[in-house]
Amino acid sequence: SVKAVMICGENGKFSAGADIKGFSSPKRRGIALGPIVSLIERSEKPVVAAIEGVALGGGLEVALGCHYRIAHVKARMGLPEVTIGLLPGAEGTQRLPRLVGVPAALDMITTGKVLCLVIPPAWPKTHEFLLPMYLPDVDALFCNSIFLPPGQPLGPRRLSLKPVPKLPNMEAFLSEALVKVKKQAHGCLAPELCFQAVKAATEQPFADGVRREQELFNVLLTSGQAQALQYAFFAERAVQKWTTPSGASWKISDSVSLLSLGLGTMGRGIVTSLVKAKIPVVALEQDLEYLNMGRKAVMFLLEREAMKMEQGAQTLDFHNPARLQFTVDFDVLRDVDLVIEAVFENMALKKEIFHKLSRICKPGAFLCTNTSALNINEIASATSRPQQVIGTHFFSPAHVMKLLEIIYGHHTSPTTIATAMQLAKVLKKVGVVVGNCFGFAGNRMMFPYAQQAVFLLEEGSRPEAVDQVIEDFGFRIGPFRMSDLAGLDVGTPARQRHGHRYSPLPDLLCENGRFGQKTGKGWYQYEKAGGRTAKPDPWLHSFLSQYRDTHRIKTRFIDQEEILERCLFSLINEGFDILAEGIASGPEHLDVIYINGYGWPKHRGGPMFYASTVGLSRILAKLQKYSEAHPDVPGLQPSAFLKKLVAMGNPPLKEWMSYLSRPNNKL
Ligand SMILES: CCC/C=C/C(=O)SCCNC(=O)CCNC(=O)[C@H](O)C(C)(C)COP(=O)([O-])OP(=O)([O-])OC[C@H]1O[C@@H](n2cnc3c(N)ncnc32)[C@H](O)[C@@H]1OP(=O)([O-])[O-]
Repeated sequence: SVKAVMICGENGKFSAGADIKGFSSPKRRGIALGPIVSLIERSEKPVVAAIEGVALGGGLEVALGCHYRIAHVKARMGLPEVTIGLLPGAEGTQRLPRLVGVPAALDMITTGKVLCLVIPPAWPKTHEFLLPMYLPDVDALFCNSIFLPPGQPLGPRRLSLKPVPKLPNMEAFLSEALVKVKKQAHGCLAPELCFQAVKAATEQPFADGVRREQELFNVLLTSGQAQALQYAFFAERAVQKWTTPSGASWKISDSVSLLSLGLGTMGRGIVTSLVKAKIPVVALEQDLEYLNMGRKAVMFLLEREAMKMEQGAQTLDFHNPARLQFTVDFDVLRDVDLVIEAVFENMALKKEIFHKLSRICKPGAFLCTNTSALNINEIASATSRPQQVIGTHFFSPAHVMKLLEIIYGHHTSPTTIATAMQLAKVLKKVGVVVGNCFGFAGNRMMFPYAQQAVFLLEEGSRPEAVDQVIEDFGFRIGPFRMSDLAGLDVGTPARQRHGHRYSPLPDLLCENGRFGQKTGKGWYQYEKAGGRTAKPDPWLHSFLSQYRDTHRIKTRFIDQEEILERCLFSLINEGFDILAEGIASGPEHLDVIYINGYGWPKHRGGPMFYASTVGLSRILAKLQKYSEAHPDVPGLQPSAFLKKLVAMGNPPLKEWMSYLSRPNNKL
């Protein structure tokens, strides 16, 4: 007597898809969702998916098996399996192209993007609650009446029976799409295998396509990359669950006003990200000329951001002085709730500013400093409220990069830390709390890596060889291309001497006017000053040979394995010291920092996860070998904590912290 079946979710959500934890649990591998979706589709009674909130992954695949889909106007849909190293393995790669066509399906499946409904303006706004599902770029096939016409045959409603819509130039389209997918994958397997599965839908009948989808799914499931990406998914959520023992928190709401001090590169990006997050902001500069320059740059960035958004300009409302104000008047400091200082990296200047802030700001105001290495305690000592001082290390460009490293000082209160974490959340960034030390967690690990890269040049390698190895590993950009991009004159403290091996190479390049892209020459040559295309430079090669001759350094061939290991293992080694000192609360924290702030390839799970996959004993053995060859390089001497873990039998990553004998941080 049942006329139709409706599948819906609960609590305003349809489904977030399969339980991601299940993929790594051997017990659950036997469950296959695809046949269940097929069963739904074969039903003789009409089945309707009623979608509210999210319909993701396996959830959306269930909806694709239904005969009708209706959705709430605010529903969000996507197949994000690719982001966790998989493909939509419940027949989604075969059904979606049949529904929305190959270009839209490929885009959704290979990027994992989550789409909001786009309601065609012509649609009557009679029923704001449930509307037929309609996605951008999708033809009218999606727009079915929400009323099921009685006696309508279900055959045409079964997606598996429909042909994949033809394209006049399918072959050319697919080869172009493959090039694009490969270019964006940076060594990650899943996007290409997602592509192959959709391609199968264009070439084979449904059942064969499903078999191909399964084969490809199994390759991914056992690839190791899926495990790394799923680890990263949970690590990102775990590090943001920072709570104080007292449960302290301070919510950033619309009524709170923020002030950004300093409108250099970082300040401009910070103001832009605050405006994007719809937080009222005052931008303060010390000098009218700098203020005007900064204002122009911020407006330019905001215009560009607005263009990327639908109805962006109105939504951001950045011409409204109640939302964004520029001033040189320090008196505005009296009313703000939180200040983010972003002046030059100069301790004396920062202390002077913090002294001033402490005098003028209201007693409850929080004072954040944007610094990449300076001592938070020393900055806080210039104020009468060190408990409200905290480091907020933004990454450049600050309105784009997702990481916010949050550094507590000796006196920073839990409420101040909770506030900075809340700020990260509001800015849609990933906040990671770390302790105070030179370079904090991220840059401190970067120093030995950058140092090894230069030492490798001294010993016989070339910038292009080192960059190639690192980029093949999955980094978007190798250390020398990165150095040219940032500018060689932007201080990397790795060059400081402490009685240990030091390479003057970067300084010598600066003395030769080679500051990187901005001067058209650095570790590479560029087409012009400000050019972006790096070309190997014969000048640099002969300069390196002369340098080696002068210092009587014997040149040798350095293979890819040594390049990779010396750069990455020294970075990882520093990570173990950071954990042992309680600067970071766990290996996941370092991994999340590296994935979101330093371009570490996510499909390798972050440096500490990668170390666990390589095996700690192997890392230790290699570090021992390299430190014997280079006894004057402290970064290669194995960390005591790493040695301890190896001695304890190489425990799994989640147990590492339990091997530290003292509490790992003051929180
Ligand atoms: C053959 C099979 C084919 C099917 C394949 C698939 O479906 S693959 C799957 C394809 N689906 C996806 O890839 C979707 C992945 N999920 C998301 O994109 C987002 O979580 C969200 C948009 C659903 C909610 O965002 P939000 O900012 O509102 O909240 P939030 O992100 O903080 O999460 C809240 C809590 O839920 C947890 N959790 C969430 N989803 C899953 C899951 N699938 N599994 C397990 N757990 C999950 C999350 O860990 C957190 O737990 P905690 O830390 O509280 O213990």
